[in-house]
Amino acid sequence: MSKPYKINNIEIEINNDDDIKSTAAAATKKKKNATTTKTKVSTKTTTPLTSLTRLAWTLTTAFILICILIELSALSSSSLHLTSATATATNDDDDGFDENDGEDDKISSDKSESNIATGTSTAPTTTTSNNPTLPQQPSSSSSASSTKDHDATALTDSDSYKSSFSMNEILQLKPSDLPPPFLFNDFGSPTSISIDVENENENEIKQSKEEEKKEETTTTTTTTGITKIIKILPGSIMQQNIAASKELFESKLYVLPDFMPRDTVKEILTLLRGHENMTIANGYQSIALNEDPDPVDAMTSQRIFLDDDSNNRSPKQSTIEQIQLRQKLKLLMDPYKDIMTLFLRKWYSDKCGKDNRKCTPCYTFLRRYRGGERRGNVPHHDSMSYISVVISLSDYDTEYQGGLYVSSKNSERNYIKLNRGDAVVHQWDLHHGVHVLDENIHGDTSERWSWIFWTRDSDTCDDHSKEWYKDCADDGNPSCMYLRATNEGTDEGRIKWNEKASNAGDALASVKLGYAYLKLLPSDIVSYDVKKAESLFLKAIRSSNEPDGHYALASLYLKQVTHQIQNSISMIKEQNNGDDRQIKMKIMDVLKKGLISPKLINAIGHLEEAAKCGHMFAQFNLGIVHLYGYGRSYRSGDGNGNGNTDPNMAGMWFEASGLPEGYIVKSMHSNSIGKKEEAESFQQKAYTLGYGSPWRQMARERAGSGGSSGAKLNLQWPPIPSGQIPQEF
Ligand SMILES: O=C(O)CCC(=O)C(=O)O
Ligand SMILES: [Fe+2]
Repeated sequence: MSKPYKINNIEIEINNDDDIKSTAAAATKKKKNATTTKTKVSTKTTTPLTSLTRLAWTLTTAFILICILIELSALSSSSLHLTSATATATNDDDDGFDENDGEDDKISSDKSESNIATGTSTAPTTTTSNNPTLPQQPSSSSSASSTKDHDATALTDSDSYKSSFSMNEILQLKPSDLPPPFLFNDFGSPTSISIDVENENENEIKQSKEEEKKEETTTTTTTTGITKIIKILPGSIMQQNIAASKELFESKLYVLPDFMPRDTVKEILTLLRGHENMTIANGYQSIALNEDPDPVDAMTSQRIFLDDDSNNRSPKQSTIEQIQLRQKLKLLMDPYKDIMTLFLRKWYSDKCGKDNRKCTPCYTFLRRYRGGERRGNVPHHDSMSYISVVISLSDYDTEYQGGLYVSSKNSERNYIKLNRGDAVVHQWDLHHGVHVLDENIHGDTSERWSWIFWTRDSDTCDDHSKEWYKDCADDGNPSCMYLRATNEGTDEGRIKWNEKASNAGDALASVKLGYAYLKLLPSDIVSYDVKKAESLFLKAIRSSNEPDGHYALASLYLKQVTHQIQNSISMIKEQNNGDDRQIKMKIMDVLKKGLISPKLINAIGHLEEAAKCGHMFAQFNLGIVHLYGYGRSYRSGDGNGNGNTDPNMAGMWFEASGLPEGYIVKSMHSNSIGKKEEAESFQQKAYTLGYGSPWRQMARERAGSGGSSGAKLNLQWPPIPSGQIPQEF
């Protein structure tokens, strides 16, 4: 229920009791600080009627009332270092089966590796925007040759990989400007292989054979058993590299069209959501998905493991109904898991077809993506899965748009058009991620289900991953070097391999090293060095337009602007000894200039570049930019600084971020403009994704932006002329 709430004489409306508590706590804390203040610059708290809506929105979201510039000298440079040190201490990723996935403590138990190594291993960039690809997407992305060309051109094209910005270049970008998904279409000639299905599977396969006959016969019976013909569309994509590199590495992927019959998919979907038809199911799901935080992005994981109960971390999973439901699913799905296993062992026979090192699915699970809820999976390597399989249970266009993409680097995405029953098979070296657009082609909420296998090159699921990256790292493959760093047991080893990867052109390795130099990732062997960090972030941008590089640079510049402002204020106070009026005027002047200082403008430019690539933290912070008026010349307007903000644009970016924090602020916006129903819906989305849960904030600190675990959502924005600073989430 909506309740009015008063903080520091400002009445705001908040929908949720928890919010009230946390807001009140924040206000009390800030108030405490304020009482110790010697010099105060008062903030207007009166509300001119003409801009009531805007102010309500601003205040509801900006309710941090550092209305008063407090004891600014206390916020000295040492506090900046302290922040870094604290961040370092909390940056403690899990390491897991997936490079970006830390749920499996059994598999990788060494949490002490969670510094620069696991930070690195935790996977490149973040997903999520309405339309996430870059404007400069290559025209024919994914073939080895076309991507090669693209890289070479882009590296010499300073306009497309920008590293500095002027005032007239920023603030125009809207989520709707981001281009639609670019489809991967560079497949080689189709081929097929036949699989002799073992007798033990015969009955189940026979059953599926009957279903397939209705569509297209891909199964034939022989005297010895059943032969299944598997159609294969081979594809490949360049790996991240430096243009100057002599040797170029590529990753392969194979699409198996119609691997699973549509009728079987229908039955599975009916079990999963009550009806195979998405519109009729209307978002309902009959299976309880895991509600634990996904270690990659610290949002509710929304998946369900089919094989091993210990991986299902939602208490609801233990109900009899849920267990029975999973058994029914397994009955339908296991035959296809078996066929896939036979296929993998034959197709990759040279790699994992022999002895006790046969390809074995060790984890299989379902993921659900839905517009307005979990929409994706940040770009990553499945660094702990020798071969991965994704089987789509949803149709492209009619049920979802976007979905699984492959990429050479985090700033580009090539989506694979997958329909119900289509499978994709790839090895750990393929860089990929998922982003489902909010709407399908009919303009309804998108929904995509996928069935994923993570396999190992071991009959008994032993972890041999250390072997996978070793030789190719020695051979100079940047992705292998980057992944190898995650397997190193010492700080020296991790730094060494990240440095090698960075030098060989792996942009994320550069960003990780940059964070290490800022002491935002723990490392004993690199010392605090801002210049070095900045040059590493720039290197990542120049080589790959790395979104996490842009974000890291924005974050560094904002810290520097804030620090500069704090220093100026300290000086003003010293030089105007006790003359409150003078002090107030001069401080106001400093804050106005701060809004448009070149570094701040640059920071916004970098946030926009990162946002174009789907960087969720950057998109959220663009919401902050438009809500508080950063990057715009201060116009006194109604006396409150209103008039140089754009709350609607802010709302769009908060929503586009797809973050629970973005949804909660969007909900406040909707509330403030009287759209109660919309407000409730966004609030619900925020909670579904983990907002207000006991784990979200801490898990987010560990996960960072997904791409980089040194990244923080709360950037150090300087105070605006009214004295406010954005609320921290
Ligand atoms: O859902 C998908 O299509 C892929 C998910 C994925 O990449 C993963 O879970 O590692
Ligand atoms: Fe993956």
